[in-house]
Amino acid sequence: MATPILRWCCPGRRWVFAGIGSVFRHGRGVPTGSTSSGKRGQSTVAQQPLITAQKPRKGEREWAAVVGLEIHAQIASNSKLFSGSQVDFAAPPNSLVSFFDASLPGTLPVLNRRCVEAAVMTGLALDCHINRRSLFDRKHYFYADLPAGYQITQQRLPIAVNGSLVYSVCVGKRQSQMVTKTAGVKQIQLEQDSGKSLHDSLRSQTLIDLNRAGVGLLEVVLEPDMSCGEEAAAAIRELQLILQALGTSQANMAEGQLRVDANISVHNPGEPLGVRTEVKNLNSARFLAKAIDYEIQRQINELENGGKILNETRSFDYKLGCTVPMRDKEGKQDYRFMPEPNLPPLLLYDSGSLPTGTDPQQVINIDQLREQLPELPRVTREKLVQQYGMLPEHSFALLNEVGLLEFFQNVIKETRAEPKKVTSWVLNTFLGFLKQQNLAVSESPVTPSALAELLDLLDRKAISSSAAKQVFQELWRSKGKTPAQIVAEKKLELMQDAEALEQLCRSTLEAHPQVVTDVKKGNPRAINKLIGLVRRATLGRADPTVIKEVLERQLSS
Ligand SMILES: Nc1ncnc2c1ncn2[C@@H]1O[C@H](COP(=O)(O)OP(=O)(O)OP(=O)(O)O)[C@@H](O)[C@H]1O
Ligand SMILES: [Mg+2]
Ligand SMILES: [Mg+2]
Repeated sequence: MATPILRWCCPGRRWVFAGIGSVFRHGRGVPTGSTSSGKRGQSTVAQQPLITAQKPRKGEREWAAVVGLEIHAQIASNSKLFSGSQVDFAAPPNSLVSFFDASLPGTLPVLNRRCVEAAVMTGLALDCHINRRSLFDRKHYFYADLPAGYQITQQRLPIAVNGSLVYSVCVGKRQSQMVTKTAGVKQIQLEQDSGKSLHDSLRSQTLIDLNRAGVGLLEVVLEPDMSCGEEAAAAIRELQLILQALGTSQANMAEGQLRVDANISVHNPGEPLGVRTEVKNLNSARFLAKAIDYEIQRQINELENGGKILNETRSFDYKLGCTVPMRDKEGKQDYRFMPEPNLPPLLLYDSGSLPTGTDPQQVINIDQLREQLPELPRVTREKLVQQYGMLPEHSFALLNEVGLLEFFQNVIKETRAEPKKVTSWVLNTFLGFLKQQNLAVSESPVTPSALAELLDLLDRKAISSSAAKQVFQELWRSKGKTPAQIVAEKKLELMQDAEALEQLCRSTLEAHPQVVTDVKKGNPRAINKLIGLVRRATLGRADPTVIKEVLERQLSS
């Protein structure tokens, strides 16, 4: 097979198109300005290409790619969706399985209130309409880790519909510009998770663990409003942050708490959307992006070579970086949906419509849940930008790492240093050290108070910035020492004796007449050489800006 060459585009790469689907041209990778129809996926920056479009050459075809996501998020709840079994992913296999989870005859589902509340809160956060009446259905398929032979889900009337997910992608030469985009949320439905099948290839056996069977899931279905892997990955990261802020799911992709199915199709702009394939169970944002980009190119190649796209389910081979067919969907998968007879319609209320005489504990009040909504990541980021004059990408970086924002805010509370300085130290030095050692913020040996004290020393000009870096390294290594102790031990405090510094500068000028001549001739590097010489003489304890001032004054007198 020929090596696929990317011939389509995405924001952040060279060619950007807003609207539904980026437009790609097969042949040379130069997009045109037209977009396919559709009101979703609107960029708040502009609904126009960011660079001037070129017309395709004669005989060349344009391609637009369309991506829609189905996201399964495990609900953070102590018990399962319809049984009292505990939810604990570290428990020994099959230790948390009730009779209902194993589907023994005579057992009945009892809906978990916490899961419903999580679905409503997620729906509200995503600007959805919450259905006051929703229904449960059985979706039948056969698999060994689904003991009932059906999954209880919400096919006909889900709990939330018609929302939107606002997310941002980086564009521009250095990915420094953020473009805000919106993906429609078609629906959010409550459903059960299946058990886990563990394939033991050595003994040709499949082992079944039912601990996960019946755990509550939120299926969030996004409209086909994205146009490449990068957009899909950004949308997923944003949803992850929202779920974590709400506390409705831990949404850790690596641990399978957030799993994504990507639906992908390509078409010629102006024509109806193409046949979609579905790449199942992607559990990292990076692989999601890779799988989508590969699949777009595969479909374009297939169509260009006169082939046809099958409405099939595919999986992503992480090692080879390509998608491979799993099973053909066309006409073969009949889920035989039917209403779940053992669950009544799920009714929700507003404060104004509570049924009289009912115990408020027995009903779910949407207005009450709305009041409990925490600040959403987008709002937090906007506040950071406004309050501290932070660059938008810095506000993203602070939220992308668990606990980093709290760390930053604690440093800000304790230091007199400027927020810009704090941002730079937290995002460059502190985060750099964490990443290098693969540590979480909670595992950091440097506390916010220690960093605040270090920044205060810098702010008071008690130490130079290079000394501050040394102190930080020592703080990281020594665990428990304070910055002041390290500065004293290592004799890093800046020279405060102005007369001594004057003297040192003067003797340096006398000892290096050639460099002085160079400075006078206008060689810009010569002054740096002099500064370096004085700094070395002070063992790095003098502030380079002060040295420069003194030297310049002495040179001009
Ligand atoms: N032409 C298309 N190209 C790409 N994505 C599409 C297209 N049409 C629909 N989609 C996306 O496919 C997904 C359909 O999800 P939905 O849950 O409604 O159905 P399903 O995939 O058939 O069901 P299941 O839950 O069994 O996987 C949505 O995310 C939607 O945005
Ligand atoms: Mg679905
Ligand atoms: Mg699907």
